[in-house]
Amino acid sequence: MGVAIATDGLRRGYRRKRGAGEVLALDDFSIEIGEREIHGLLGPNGAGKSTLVKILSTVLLPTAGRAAVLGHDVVAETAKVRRDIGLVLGGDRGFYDRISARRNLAFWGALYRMNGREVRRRSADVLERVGLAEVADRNVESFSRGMKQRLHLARGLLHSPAVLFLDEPTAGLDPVAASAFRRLVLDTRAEGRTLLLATHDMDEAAALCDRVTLIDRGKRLLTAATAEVGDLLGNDEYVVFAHPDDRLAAALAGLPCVLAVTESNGNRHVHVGDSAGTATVLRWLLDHGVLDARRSRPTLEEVYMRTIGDRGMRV
Ligand SMILES: Nc1ncnc2c1ncn2[C@@H]1O[C@H](COP(=O)(O)OP(=O)(O)OP(=O)(O)O)[C@@H](O)[C@H]1O
Repeated sequence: MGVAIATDGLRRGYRRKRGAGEVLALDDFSIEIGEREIHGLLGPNGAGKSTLVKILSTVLLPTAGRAAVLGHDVVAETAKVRRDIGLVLGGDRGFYDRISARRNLAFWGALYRMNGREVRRRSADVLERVGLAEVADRNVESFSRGMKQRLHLARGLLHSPAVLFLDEPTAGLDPVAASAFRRLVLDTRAEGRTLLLATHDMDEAAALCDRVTLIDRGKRLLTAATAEVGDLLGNDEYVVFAHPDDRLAAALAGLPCVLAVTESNGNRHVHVGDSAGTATVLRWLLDHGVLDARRSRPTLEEVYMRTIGDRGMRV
């Protein structure tokens, strides 16, 4: 598998107002992302995710270092990079509300220098793919958030780019719309594209990404296969069970082998240091009538919380 995206020592500073120094949004950031990979970029607010996506999509210049997409330098070969990439942003940005979805795409097609016939053919194709064919002639202002997000994806795919950047694509979507959107994202990978997905949503990253990178204060903290990310926490194990009783969780937290008890999505996660601790906790839970407890490796969210810490709570 070839390399689709490569950065080497990438650095980007922003000058603060009134001569108060510089913010380093990216600091010696190096990474390689393979062709056909879905790569997740995770980090708290201000970590540098959007800055990286902007540099890779030729919207912003780096202060130092190099970045290339499909072997083309993002500074020296902007036109070639733009031909190969699509950008999918989240939120309401980026469309003319008072014209139809189809006319919005025609506008973008002209920016990509596609000819009229090609734009009509590709627009019909991508609108169909994202499930908007029947509403293609309605003004975008009448679209729900989920429909607008699918239109963002249609726009990103219009010129059939090999590499797609998605920046918070499901922010603000309800769970059904987000899940429909994720299925579309997986379809685009099945067509052979490479995807870089900046997100705050751990479940989304775990469900979609082959590998993930954690970034904080402009630095790359780790890159790992999503399925193996739990191994980064060494021998740590978790016992997971669903039980509403806070007193039971508090009693459990008092056991010497238990490091912490947290709650997520209605489940209790008991953090233990090793497999002996896991056995003790499973026995204790059985004795207290909890039958659904199971052993688990640290999840992506737990690795994120342990690596980035409390600041990650503010995402
Ligand atoms: N135009 C700008 N001028 C000055 N500082 C900026 C500018 N854009 C970004 N920054 C700063 O650079 C750092 C990285 O910002 P960036 O938007 O890349 O982070 P992010 O990880 O995308 O955050 P979020 O999750 O909130 O979108 C932050 O400290 C931010 O305040």
